[in-house]
Amino acid sequence: MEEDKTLLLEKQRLEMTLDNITKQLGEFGTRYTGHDFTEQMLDLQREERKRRLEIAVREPYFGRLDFQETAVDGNPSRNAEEEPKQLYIGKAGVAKDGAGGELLVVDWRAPAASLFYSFTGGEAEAAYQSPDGEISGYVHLKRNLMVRNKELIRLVDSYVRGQEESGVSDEFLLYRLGENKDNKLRDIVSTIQGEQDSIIRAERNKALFIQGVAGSGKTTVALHRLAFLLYQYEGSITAERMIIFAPSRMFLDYISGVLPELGVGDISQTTFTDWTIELLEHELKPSDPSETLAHWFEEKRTTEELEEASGVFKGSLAFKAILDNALETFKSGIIPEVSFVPLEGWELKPEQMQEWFLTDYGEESLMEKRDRLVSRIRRWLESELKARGVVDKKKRSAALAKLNTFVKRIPSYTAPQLYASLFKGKKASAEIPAKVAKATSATLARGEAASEDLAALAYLHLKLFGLKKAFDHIVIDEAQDYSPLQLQALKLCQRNVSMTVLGDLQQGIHSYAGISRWQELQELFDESVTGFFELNRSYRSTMEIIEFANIILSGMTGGVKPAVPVFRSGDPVVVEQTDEEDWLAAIHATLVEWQSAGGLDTISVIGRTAAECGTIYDYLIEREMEVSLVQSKQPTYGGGLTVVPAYLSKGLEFDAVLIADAGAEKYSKMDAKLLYVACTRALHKLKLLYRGERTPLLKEDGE
Ligand SMILES: Nc1ncnc2c1ncn2[C@@H]1O[C@H](COP(=O)(O)OP(=O)(O)OP(=O)(O)O)[C@@H](O)[C@H]1O
Repeated sequence: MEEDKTLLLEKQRLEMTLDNITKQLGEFGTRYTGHDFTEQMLDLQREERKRRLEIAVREPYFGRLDFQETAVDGNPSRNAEEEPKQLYIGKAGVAKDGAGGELLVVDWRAPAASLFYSFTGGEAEAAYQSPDGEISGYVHLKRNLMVRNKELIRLVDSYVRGQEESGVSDEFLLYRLGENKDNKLRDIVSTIQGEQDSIIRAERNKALFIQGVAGSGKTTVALHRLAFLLYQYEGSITAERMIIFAPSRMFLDYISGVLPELGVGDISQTTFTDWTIELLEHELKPSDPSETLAHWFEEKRTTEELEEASGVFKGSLAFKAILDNALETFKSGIIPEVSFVPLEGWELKPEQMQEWFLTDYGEESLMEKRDRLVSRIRRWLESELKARGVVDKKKRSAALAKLNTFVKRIPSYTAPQLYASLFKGKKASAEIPAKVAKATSATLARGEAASEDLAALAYLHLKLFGLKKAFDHIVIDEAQDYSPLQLQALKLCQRNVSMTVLGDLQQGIHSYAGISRWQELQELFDESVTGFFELNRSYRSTMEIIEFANIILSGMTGGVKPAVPVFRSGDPVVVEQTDEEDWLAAIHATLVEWQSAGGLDTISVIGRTAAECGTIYDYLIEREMEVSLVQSKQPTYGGGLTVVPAYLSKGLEFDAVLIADAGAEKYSKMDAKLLYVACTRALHKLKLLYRGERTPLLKEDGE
């Protein structure tokens, strides 16, 4: 009875809220198209409000928190005697009368809403930070409300003050995690967990490093953090000055739904490759990434090869020192050692040029200073010609010809030109191994930049030409694949440090280019501006899958803790041997079985190499299955049934995963991270087939 009444009251509250929002939406007139600036600004504000209402009308709120305020900054609150306030929390805040006043819905990013996420139950006072100081009080109710198509379809009280089991239960979270996934990552505003919330709301001027196990919500949390920063620092931080770096265009497509769902637009989302190539104004084109991937993943590589990879060297601080040296040599060689003598008896001394160069142009970049110096010399000549009354055309052109010759002695570089000079010719650096120098020169000569050269090129470009647009905030996803030099280049893009850098060392499959310890990146920043968070709970997969995947990494060192599952149980993981000749048929049979059982929207067959995936794909196509093959340059991810090489599956997730061949031939002990990545893509179902002997990674004792 009591339950029915609660439901009825909540339904009425929802109806009232929806009516009010619909009424407000109906009051918008046509847009202003005139030239009055104030009117234009007001029109933009109205549009923004309309956008928020349009988000709210779809699903006005997802939670309710009844909070009784007792104190502000330790002093008794004026409202202490009042009844608890009912805060309805949604994706977009809505005021009842449209402009200020009573809030119908509190924005999830508002200070008060933080309690909805951080409250862990219990009768004691709880508190949150607000612009007025710390607000403390009692939580009376925490309620999850699921609204779909304007109907209230589910209501779960996770905390009721005074009731027996007053710990906050995970029922609603489990319900959400049990849902299937499509081809896009989704927002998690209704179920953000406490440890995720503290990252989302962490202060702005920090380089935050987040080590999070597979499925711990790193990508999702980073996107929510951007939405939070825009809300919290409205006016001083803008979406146009935020940027997200992700590993591939396909991954960007996969995450592209989250920010619009959160009502955030205009944030650049790019890959480090695309960004650098644009920075270099397309002077070079990127090498085909599939060549690098094929080199490292299609054939077996040894540990020595990995350790000696030129990418590690080119991303190191030792390499940065070589670049800095080249920049210094360029800088100190800008002023010619001789005087400029345009005509007999006229002289512009190097000391004068040096003084102009060093003192006149403080903040400018090296190349700007160089160009200004050239202009200054030109102006000097013009004024000398005028002062000395030179009208004779011949004399004039002789002086100008001398100027042109002299200017050629003042070096000028683009980043690729300066970079190329390190590997070949008179200025080549002796510290670069001959093999690396030869290969790099050959790539650059083709007009290409290999992925391992991009960081250096970006760094040199920023040092030579400075920054055109500084970023208020930078997000770097899959940062374990970044080199110190890459991060150093991005650091040059900010006036004040504000970065969210996330990744998982256990998924560092590109160790020929990335890092093995977070300190390698952290030490680029002053300790006072760095923060480090760990996310150890995994939300993606069932307990069975996580426990299984943890075995794969059990032999690994590195100090990263194993993933802790949320208590969500599913089917056991299946490991099955198959004969060579039945292998493709076994893959096909599993897929047919899964598809006919239903309930799985996204299924992936994960292969070890692109070649293996091609074979599987052809076989499935011949059997008229609707399937797509994921390849390295693919711009989009379509969902459904896919065949994907393990190294391209990173970041994605599927309702069910079939590892095509987990044989010892395919995954040696060196491939633990790769197999771990592949297995942790699965949400609900995981099966591994293998031919011959099974990989040693799947045995607890590693034998
Ligand atoms: N608090 C949460 N509530 C509901 N779902 C969540 C929560 N946190 C994470 N998830 C879900 O878990 C899955 C994994 O999230 P995400 O891809 O952001 O994790 P990740 O740490 O970046 O993973 P990986 O490193 O394996 O790529 C997603 O489906 C996401 O929606």
